[in-house]
Amino acid sequence: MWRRRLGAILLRSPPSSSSPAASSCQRSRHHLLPTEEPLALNRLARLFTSQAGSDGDGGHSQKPFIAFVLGGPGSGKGTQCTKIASDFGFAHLSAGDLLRHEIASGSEKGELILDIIKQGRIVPSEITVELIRKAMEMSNANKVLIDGFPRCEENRVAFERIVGTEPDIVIFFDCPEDEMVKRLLGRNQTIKKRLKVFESLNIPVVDYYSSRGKVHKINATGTADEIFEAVRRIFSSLRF
Ligand SMILES: Nc1ncnc2c1ncn2[C@@H]1O[C@H](COP(=O)(O)OP(=O)(O)O)[C@@H](O)[C@H]1O
Ligand SMILES: O=c1ccn([C@@H]2O[C@H](COP(=O)(O)OP(=O)(O)O)[C@@H](O)[C@H]2O)c(=O)[nH]1
Ligand SMILES: [Mg+2]
Repeated sequence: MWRRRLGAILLRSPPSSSSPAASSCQRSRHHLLPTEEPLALNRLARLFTSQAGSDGDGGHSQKPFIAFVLGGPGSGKGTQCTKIASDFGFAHLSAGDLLRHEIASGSEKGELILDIIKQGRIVPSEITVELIRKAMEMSNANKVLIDGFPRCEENRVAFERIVGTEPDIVIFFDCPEDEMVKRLLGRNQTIKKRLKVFESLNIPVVDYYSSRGKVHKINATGTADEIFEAVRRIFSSLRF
């Protein structure tokens, strides 16, 4: 099913530069060359072709169970994902960590990412989706938490188009702004800008998945252990 669905997507003609995912969330002028997109699709095709024969040798030819974990900066996504990963056996892929890893690699792409993160803005989808896709490939996990992504509607559309699937569930940590500010105070100079970006660009993603019945909204105030009790109830009721 996973492979068949992906095959259908790969057979589609390459997207034109006017497709929604080719424009950035904030209409940034930073883009990859249009040729990067078909290259990414080719790599994806190779990944799933190579997995086609892996049913008997430990690889996952099945679509993994995917949980997007959303919430504002400081809402506790990373803290709760660590607990979910350890208690429920999920691979934890943090979009922010993947981007910081790319910065640390010293690549040219890393310089662009650093510049955008310093401004509290959103990195172009082509970059982030490719990092997530590669990390999913490398983890070969059948249950994946994607922490802090998608940040905007354009991220969401790019993921669904390039990876070829929707998340199974979306966890949304609902945290009052003053609590998020308190948690991040002194640590993050871009907090105000990041909160604005969250409200204007990330909340529409939560609304979209709410309309599809996929969102589990969790009150993200209280201690990390109290919040995890609510998280645990959700994950315990899931059939992976
Ligand atoms: N329930 C909580 N109460 C108080 N502080 C918290 C709570 N959860 C996380 N924190 C702290 O808040 C900061 C941000 O948490 P983090 O998990 O990194 O959030 P996010 O990934 O959403 O930005 C960290 O310093 C973390 O230790
Ligand atoms: O999919 C993503 C995830 C993160 N970021 C950038 O990376 C920063 C830090 O993200 P992270 O998820 O680490 O922050 P958190 O929300 O956990 O505080 C964000 O402000 C964005 O600038 C991004 O552009 N796209
Ligand atoms: Mg985080």
